[in-house]
Amino acid sequence: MIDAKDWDQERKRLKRVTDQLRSRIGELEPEVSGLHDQVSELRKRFWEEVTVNTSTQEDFEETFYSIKQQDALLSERERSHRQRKQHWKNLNRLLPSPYFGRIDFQEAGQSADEQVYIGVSSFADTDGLSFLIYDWRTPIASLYYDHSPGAAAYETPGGTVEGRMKLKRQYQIRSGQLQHVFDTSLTIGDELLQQVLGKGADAQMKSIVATIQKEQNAIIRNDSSRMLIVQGAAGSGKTSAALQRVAYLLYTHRERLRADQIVLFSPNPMFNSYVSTVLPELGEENMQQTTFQEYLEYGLGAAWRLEDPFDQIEYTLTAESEPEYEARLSGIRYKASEAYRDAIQGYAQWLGGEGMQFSGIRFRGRDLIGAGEIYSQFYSYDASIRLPNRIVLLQEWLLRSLDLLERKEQEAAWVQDELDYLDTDQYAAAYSELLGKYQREQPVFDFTAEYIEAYGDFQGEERGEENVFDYAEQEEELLRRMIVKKQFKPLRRKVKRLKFVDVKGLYAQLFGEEAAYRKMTGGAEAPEHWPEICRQTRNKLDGGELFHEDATPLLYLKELVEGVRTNTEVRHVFVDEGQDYSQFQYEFLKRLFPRARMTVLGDFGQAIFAHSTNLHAADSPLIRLYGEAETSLYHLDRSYRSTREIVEFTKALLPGGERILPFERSGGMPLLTKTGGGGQRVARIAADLAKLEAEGLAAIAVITKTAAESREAYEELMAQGCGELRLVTKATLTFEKGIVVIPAYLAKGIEFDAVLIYDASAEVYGRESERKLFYTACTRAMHRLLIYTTGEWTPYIQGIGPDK
Ligand SMILES: Nc1ncnc2c1ncn2[C@@H]1O[C@H](COP(=O)(O)OP(=O)(O)OP(=O)(O)O)[C@@H](O)[C@H]1O
Repeated sequence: MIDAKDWDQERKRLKRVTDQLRSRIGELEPEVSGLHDQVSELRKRFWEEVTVNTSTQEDFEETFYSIKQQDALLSERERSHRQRKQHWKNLNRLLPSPYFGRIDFQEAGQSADEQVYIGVSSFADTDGLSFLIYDWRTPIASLYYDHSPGAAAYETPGGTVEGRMKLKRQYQIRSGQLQHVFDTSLTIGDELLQQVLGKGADAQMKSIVATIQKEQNAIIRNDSSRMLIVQGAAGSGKTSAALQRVAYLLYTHRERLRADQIVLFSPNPMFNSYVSTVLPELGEENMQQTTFQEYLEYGLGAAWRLEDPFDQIEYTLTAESEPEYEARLSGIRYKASEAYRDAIQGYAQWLGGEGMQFSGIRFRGRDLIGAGEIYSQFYSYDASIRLPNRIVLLQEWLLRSLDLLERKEQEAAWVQDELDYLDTDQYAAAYSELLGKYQREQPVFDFTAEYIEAYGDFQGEERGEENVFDYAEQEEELLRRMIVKKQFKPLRRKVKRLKFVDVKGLYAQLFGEEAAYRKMTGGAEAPEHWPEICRQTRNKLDGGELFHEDATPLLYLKELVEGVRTNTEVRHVFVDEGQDYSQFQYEFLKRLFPRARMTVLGDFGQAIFAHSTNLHAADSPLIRLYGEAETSLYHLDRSYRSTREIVEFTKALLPGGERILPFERSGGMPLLTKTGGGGQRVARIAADLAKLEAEGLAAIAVITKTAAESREAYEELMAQGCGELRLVTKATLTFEKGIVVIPAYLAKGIEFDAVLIYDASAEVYGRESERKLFYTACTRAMHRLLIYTTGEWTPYIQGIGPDK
């Protein structure tokens, strides 16, 4: 704490700043609302102000420019309105707690110190020259995060600024009142951090700008790497760093970067809602959020039923006793591997010479253009032309062939039949449709002049009069064309959408004899259980379904053949829980967003999928993605989420002695409870839930291994009289406080005041492969961790905790 004189000065300064903020808000208020009225008024009068006259070329031009002028005026007013409104909002956001930090910095060569107060947004004095508050993202504010008092330096676009930091101070200000002031000589005040971390969980993540740690700041402000990888322990602030990084980027590149040019890939849809308030809290718009599954669904289209990653993990966790289990697991691992990626690339090369699969163009139950004919045409093109380019040539050829066939088809008997069945109304409708078409697309008909004349005669006359039927022949031809054209339209659409490429057949072809596989892929070795893998994969494909592990490789193959889709708008891609993505998926993201930088955050200790990627090992495929020179790798070892006791306990769950440091915050020891059978465990859990709630803990999770176990836990706890439970499933979209029952894999990335592990018996968590899932579950706890069993404890905790 500081002395009374300093306190008084700080209090007075706070009052001065708050008064200025208030008065600026007051000044802006009428302007902000006035501007809004002006803009809406202008919008309303938009067409009144422009004279629309298109009779002559001159009039037309005048109208055009008058519209343009009005439009520019409106845009300018709107832009200015947006900016002022944003400024006004920022000031309002500052008002309850204008700043959280201060540094006094004396730049080398200068005699005076500068007092730099830091808050969530900048605020300048009325003269506009001196800053009363600096935005936390300004270059000078990085001093606050990176240095203790003493020699210090910060980077600016113009170079490094060196000097001495004389003072570093932290504030807690609530509702405009100074509550605490701490001077600190260490990294950012443990006191403040202690207070922040000691609080209960929220239904939504909070911003951490007041207490960003030095190593987090480095991640947030890294502006040079193409690929930034963060391997961080559970609770070390990876997601937090990612979100503040988005805010930093949006601020630093505000002239060029929009929020919708940043995409965050999240582990599940509920996570989206969990993190959605951080950026608005910082005065920024949210970036785009999606899941990889959404991308796959978009890329593969509605033709497939895709298994999602959660069903896949449920299978790996529950189907151990099924006979095909080992083969499926081997398939999951193989299909996510670089070896398989290479095999698919080899396969695409082989397809350059033979083996393409096409679907014939079928019409009224017959092959209009057979698959064989398409195949021959495809391989008639020069073999040096890339596959996607040959597909384009083929597409053009097919469209031309359809033109010819369409003309021929007009003479077919079925067309005559359709004509005979057209009744009077249909004739009339067809007529006006034809006319409408003519007016829209002049080149469609080649004898339109006569047709228009015919139509002119037709108007006002009764059908059947002589002059109309002078054109009967032409009319019939037009109608024939129209009938056939209508029927050919879907064929054309299919060709345009490359539906003649039999992607399913192409993928299925891989899953046959081992020798054939080797030949087609240029020598790839088939994995263990290959025949069974083939059987399973083909079975699924036959039913129009795809295993989750097949979706990415299939899309990869499809794009090798048909050409790659890219999004050149996006500048930054963030991948949270990055260990859960396979090499394939990273390849995709790289190709899909060729102009984007990538930030991948993850924890190999929480790698719960069979296809997980190690983010940081020397041979990590992720480092190879853009190459070492363009990649920065960061480690976050300190865990902020959980108490020291919980961190010590969970750390011991991981083999290999990971380096995980607890933040010094104490709480109770994890509580391990062994009960007798016959419902005693559930009764005990119900009683503990009631106690925890009575203690005031607001976010509590009963974490299970699988969805089935969650349902069981939910029902049993309800039967015990726990009224306010919420069962979370993969379909749950929002995260809410209260007591939830949730499978471990859906609790990823989220935290709770208290976590109760529903069943930690050796029976449930017996396999080595599930150790990380158990670790993930336990590390969701901030303040309390309670673990239950009726039988023998899971081997992961034997020897760690007391057996109660
Ligand atoms: N510098 C910080 N100041 C205050 N709180 C922090 C800081 N860093 C992290 N935290 C808090 O620690 C908790 C964990 O952070 P976060 O969820 O970002 O970690 P994570 O590494 O993504 O965790 P996990 O991998 O387990 O999902 C959050 O409550 C976050 O607010």
